[in-house]
Amino acid sequence: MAEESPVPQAPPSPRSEQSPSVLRWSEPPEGPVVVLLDQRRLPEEEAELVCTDAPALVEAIRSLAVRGAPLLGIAGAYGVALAAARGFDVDEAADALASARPTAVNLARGARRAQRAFRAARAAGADRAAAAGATLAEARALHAEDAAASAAMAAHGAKLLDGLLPGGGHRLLTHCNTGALVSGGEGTAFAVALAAHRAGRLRRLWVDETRPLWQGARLTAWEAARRQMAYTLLADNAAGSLFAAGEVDAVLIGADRIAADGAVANKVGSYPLAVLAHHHRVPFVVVAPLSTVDLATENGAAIEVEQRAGHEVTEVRGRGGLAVPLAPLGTRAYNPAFDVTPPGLISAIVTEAGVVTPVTAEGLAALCASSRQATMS
Ligand SMILES: CSC[C@H]1O[C@H](OP(=O)(O)O)[C@H](O)[C@@H]1O
Repeated sequence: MAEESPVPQAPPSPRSEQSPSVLRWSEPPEGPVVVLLDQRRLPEEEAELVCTDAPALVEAIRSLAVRGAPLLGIAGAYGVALAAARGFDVDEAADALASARPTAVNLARGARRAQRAFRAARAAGADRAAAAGATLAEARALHAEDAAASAAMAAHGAKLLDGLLPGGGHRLLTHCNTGALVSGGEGTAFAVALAAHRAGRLRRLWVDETRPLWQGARLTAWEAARRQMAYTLLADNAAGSLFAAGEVDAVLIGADRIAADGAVANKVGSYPLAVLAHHHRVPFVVVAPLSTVDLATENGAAIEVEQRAGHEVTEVRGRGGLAVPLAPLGTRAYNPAFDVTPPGLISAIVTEAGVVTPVTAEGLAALCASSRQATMS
């Protein structure tokens, strides 16, 4: 393949580079709400989804109107704050939000953190309104922490790539969507590619379409176009030929849960990319905040992988959400939302606290410990 083959490049998005708000708290006269950018409607529509209670937010999480590990943690926390502010049962809301999707550890962490804030305030004698205020403050703190983590990961990741790939521009392949749509900031893996772009070091961003829900084709392409990045979309099963043609300098992916041994659960299709990268001696880099590291889960086998409905594979949802059958009626489908990549296939894990490479249980534990010390000092 010619190095600069005339791959079709979408015209820069006419919209400003600034992404619309992905998730925000609002207090209209009729009462507090959580307002989401409905990711099911992108890229054709930037539609908002207004959630007035935790069950509405649970449904938004389950249907991927809001998605992506770090943002799920933020949504979980605001969902508990919403229950507290509207006088609903906070424990019930926290339980429902924490279990809305099983794999991304951030979701339960965010919901429980807000629940603890509410309980602590009440235990300290705060009335319901004050406790609700403390819960909202905790959700906002988590939101801000994730934005800061995103910026730090972008810096650490860009520096790592410059060290791994001296000279010339980077040709980076990414899977699923890991930009501002999954984050309080500019994302995880995508934020590293964006940093390379801003530094004039991004030659090509190869974007896996990411079947069956097309997070790459619908969301990463939308984000890359807004940022006027040099990106090219590909079918998931075309990635192998890119590696074979020597067109990939590094793979960048996010994570939904990182086990204590460094195994990474991420969007299904990540593991085959790791095997391809290993075979072709291409760096395979995971970018995730420490809020995604779960030292209580020993290894990849212990991570619960969400199994989603078969219709997501057997049909395609067109514009307006119309379902168009692909497979014969009654076809059964295997639809794991994630897969697990063992640490031996991962070149580095980039977090806001620094980079773990090689990926070992000891290295991961040491980084988490040093980060805890830093935050306590
Ligand atoms: C860095 S979080 C983004 C992460 O979340 C995606 O899963 P989903 O779209 O099902 O929420 C995917 O695993 C991404 O890597």
